[in-house]
Amino acid sequence: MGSEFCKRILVTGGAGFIGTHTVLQLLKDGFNVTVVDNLDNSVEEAVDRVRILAGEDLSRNLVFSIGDLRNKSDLEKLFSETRFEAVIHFAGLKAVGESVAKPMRYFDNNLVGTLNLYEIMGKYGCKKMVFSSSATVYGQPEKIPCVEDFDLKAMNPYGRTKLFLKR
Ligand SMILES: O=c1ccn([C@@H]2O[C@H](COP(=O)(O)OP(=O)(O)O[C@H]3O[C@H](CO)[C@H](O)[C@H](O)[C@H]3O)[C@@H](O)[C@H]2O)c(=O)[nH]1
Repeated sequence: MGSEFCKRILVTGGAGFIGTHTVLQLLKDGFNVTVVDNLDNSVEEAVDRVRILAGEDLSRNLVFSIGDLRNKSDLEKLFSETRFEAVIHFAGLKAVGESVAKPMRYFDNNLVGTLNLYEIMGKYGCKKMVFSSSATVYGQPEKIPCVEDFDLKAMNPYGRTKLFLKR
């Protein structure tokens, strides 16, 4: 598929664990992909490895941008320069224990970052988002596996950030 005709997807946190796998699959499926990641929990080499796995042709469709969703200017730059068909949103901190010790860090990264993202998406008319939530929104479920209609009762700051954003 010619890259000029492909839809471009913005993957936040695309240098992370689930993000890199998603980016590789998107490239294989013929999408153009822009990754934005602040490298808080990853390294640029992770994106380089995705390029190697995707191969020379497909990796031309991948753009990597170091950026932080808490800086609206980073988001403005991305959205003013490129039209995104959709956003897949993985950027966020995810350690339950750390979130209990440092709740403000989680509110800042996960909530402020995502609210900025929602605002800029609205401004630029980007209406599709896939949000990466967490099983922590179900607290301690009475049985597993969790299903989506279980009661929502997050029990720690990390889970609460995901629950707030889901709603
Ligand atoms: O403010 C931030 C915080 C983190 N990151 C980046 O986001 C990525 C997150 O990837 P991780 O490998 O840390 O996390 P996972 O892919 O394993 O986790 C994914 O699945 C989790 C399920 O609990 C959460 O939904 C989480 O947000 C989502 O990224 C990292 O590259 C990190 O550098 C940012 O860009 N901005």
